[in-house]
Order: sequence, then C-alpha cells, then structure tokens
Amino acid sequence: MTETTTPTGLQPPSQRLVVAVDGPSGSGKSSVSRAIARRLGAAYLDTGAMYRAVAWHCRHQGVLDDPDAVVAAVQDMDLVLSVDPDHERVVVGTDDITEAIREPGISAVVSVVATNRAVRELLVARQRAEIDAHRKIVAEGRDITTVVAPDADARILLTASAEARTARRAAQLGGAVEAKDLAEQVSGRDAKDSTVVDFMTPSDGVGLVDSTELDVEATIEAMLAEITRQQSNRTTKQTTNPEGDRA
Ligand SMILES: Nc1ncnc2c1ncn2[C@@H]1O[C@H](COP(=O)(O)OP(=O)(O)OP(=O)(O)O)[C@@H](O)[C@H]1O
Ligand SMILES: Nc1ccn([C@H]2C[C@H](O)[C@@H](COP(=O)(O)O)O2)c(=O)n1
Repeated sequence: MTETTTPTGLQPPSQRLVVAVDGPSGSGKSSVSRAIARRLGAAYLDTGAMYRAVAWHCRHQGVLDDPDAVVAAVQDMDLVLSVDPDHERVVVGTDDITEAIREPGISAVVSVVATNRAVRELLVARQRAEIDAHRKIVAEGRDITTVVAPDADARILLTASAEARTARRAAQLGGAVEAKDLAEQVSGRDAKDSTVVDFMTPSDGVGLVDSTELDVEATIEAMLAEITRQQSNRTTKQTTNPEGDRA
C-alpha cells in the first residue's frame, strides 16, 4: 500500500514519524532536537539523559567501579524520563535527578556506563520501546541512526568542528571551567564513547548537517529541510517501487 502525502512531500499529521539524530558532544543535538520535536508536535527522547541517570544511580549506590554490579543496578533501576519537549524531568525511584545529571561530576563518569556493552543493550531495548510507544518522536544520542532506530523515517548526523563545540560548551558553562576540563568534557568524552559507537561519520543513508557556521535557528531550519528531503525520498521510493526489494 502506498502512503498518502501532502503536496510538499511531508507525511500528513496522522502518520507515524520517527526522527533519529546522532552527533558528538556539543554539536547541538539536545537543543536542536528538542526544538524540532516542538515544531513537529512530536515527543522528544534524550537518550544521553538515560546514560546520565544510570551513572547517577550507580554512583549513588557506590557500584560504579564494578561492571557487573552496574548491569544489575540498571536491571533494577526504576527510571522515569519525560518525553515532553517542553518539560525536562528525570526521576529514579523517588529522587528527582533532572538537575543532578547535568553536573560536571556526572559528565566526568558517564562514559564508564556508556562503554559497558551490557548496559547499552539494556538501554537500547528501553529506547526502542519508547520510540515504538509514540506516533511521532525525535530521538537523539550517539547510536540512534545506526543501532536504536536504523529504520527511522529520517536519520541525521549533526556535527560541528571541535573548536565550535568547545566554544559552545564554554559559553554554556559561563566561562567557569578551565580549558583542560573543557577539552575533557568535549573531546575527551567523545574519544571514550567512540570506542563503542561511531557518531563522527554518517553511516549509509544518514544525512549530514554541519552546524559549525550556523546559529541555533539556522541549524533547526537545516535539520527540518533534511527531514523533509528524506521523507520525500522515501515517499518517491515507495511510490515507484511499492513492493520494496521483494522479488
Ligand atoms: N548551531 C549552534 N550555534 C551556536 N550554539 C549552539 C548551536 N547549537 C547548539 N548550541 C549551543 O551549544 C550548547 C550545547 O548544545 P547541546 O547541549 O544541545 O549539545 P549536545 O550535542 O546535546 O551536547 P551533549 O551531547 O554533550 O549533551 C548549548 O548551549 C546550545 O544552546
Ligand atoms: N545514545 C547514546 C546517548 C548518549 N551516550 C553517552 C555519551 C555521553 O558520554 C553520555 C551522555 O550523553 P549527552 O547527555 O552528553 O548527550 O551518554 C551514548 O553512548 N549513547
């Protein structure tokens, strides 16, 4: 069956839309994906917040140094994560950790859990369930375009130069962080996280948006244009080859 489309090639509002966004630290994934979700009337899944919540929980339980205990802690973890793009909220058990997961102490240790492959498997399963539960959703992280939702309707790698990303992080933190700590928070963390997933180069079929020379609004516009382009391509393929690759 062929899907119906609007004159612009965008799917009508009643149809399912999954947008997957990956990219390195400071590329703008969270701020831009949240804004896109608002404009599309979609849910917003911040998968980095899940890894941060796991890091907070394991540190709270004093098990960060024990990989097996980390996995057990994730299995038992009672995590509630808001997917409302207008309302950020992360709760573990009875603890509201929305603010706590953004602290430098968590940024410094989050790679310990993010590079644990068993933890990744558990979180990927939760992320897929969350995506399946929503008709429209923008999900962002490091492995959404490749592992979590490789069949997403639109898949984008959002990049920016290391210099631009470091400058953005410095501005975000209000200049209160030393240069070496900033470099560790941006490039150092990416280097550790890159050992388990590739989020520096787009895989096949993933669109690339480079925000180095763009401000936030221009990046949002470039992302929306790329989403429209990929949706149009998919619609054209479905119209010209409705049976897909089936012989
Ligand atoms: N195109 C842009 N131009 C200028 N500043 C930007 C741009 N995109 C994002 N920013 C700013 O850069 C900072 C980092 O952005 P954001 O937190 O969205 O990045 P991120 O990729 O989600 O990082 P991380 O993965 O480390 O959480 C924020 O202060 C944001 O407002
Ligand atoms: N899909 C994901 C999302 C995040 N991570 C890791 C990478 C970061 O070190 C950490 C926190 O992410 P951030 O909030 O900075 O985007 O979680 C990952 O490995 N896979």
